[in-house]
Amino acid sequence: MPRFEEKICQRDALPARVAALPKPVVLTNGVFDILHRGHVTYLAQARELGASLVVAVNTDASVKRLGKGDDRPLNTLADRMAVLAALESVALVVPFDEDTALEVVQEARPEIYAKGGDYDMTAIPEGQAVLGYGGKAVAIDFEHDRSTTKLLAKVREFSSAKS
Ligand SMILES: Nc1ncnc2c1ncn2[C@@H]1O[C@H](COP(=O)(O)OP(=O)(O)OP(=O)(O)O)[C@@H](O)[C@H]1O
Ligand SMILES: O=P(O)(O)O[C@@H]1O[C@H]([C@H](O)CO)[C@@H](O)[C@H](O)[C@@H]1O
Repeated sequence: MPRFEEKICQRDALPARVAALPKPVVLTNGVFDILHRGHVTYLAQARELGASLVVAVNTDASVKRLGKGDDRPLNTLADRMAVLAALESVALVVPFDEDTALEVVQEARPEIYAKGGDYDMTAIPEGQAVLGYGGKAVAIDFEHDRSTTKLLAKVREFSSAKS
């Protein structure tokens, strides 16, 4: 197993693994299906808000419930977590099967919660929880107009033009 996979953490080990990280800890969550420049820029900026970045990743079943499409996720949870764990900006990766990352936030109690600028921090449960115990919730502006959905649309357009 490559060393970066040691950054992948079982859910029940999360509090202990977070306690061992340099502080302040930043936590974010998401699907991260096809990793793109928007994601890696956003993760690097999230890491810069503190000393360690924890990424909570939706399980395949919880992605299905988000309604992004019947064929999503394209990459399995194990693959999405391994790719994220290989990034320099990321200290720890943990899966979550709930509809939101609220419980992960409550278990990890990060000093900072970060999410892309497409979310209103005061409207989402994760942001509300961190603000509720005196932490910070930061929305990071989109720097690159990229998304997994747009990449997939391009691939589909290309393959239908070829057929
Ligand atoms: N271009 C981008 N710039 C900055 N942050 C982004 C960008 N795209 C996604 N993010 C952030 O990365 C996290 C994971 O995003 P997500 O997996 O939904 O990406 P996506 O590519 O937009 O996916 P999809 O097209 O499937 O919705 C979220 O917090 C989101 O706000
Ligand atoms: O990658 P996405 O679709 O941005 O990730 C979702 O974020 C939601 C957000 O935290 C608001 O609660 C979360 O609920 C959902 O499970 C995905 O992680």
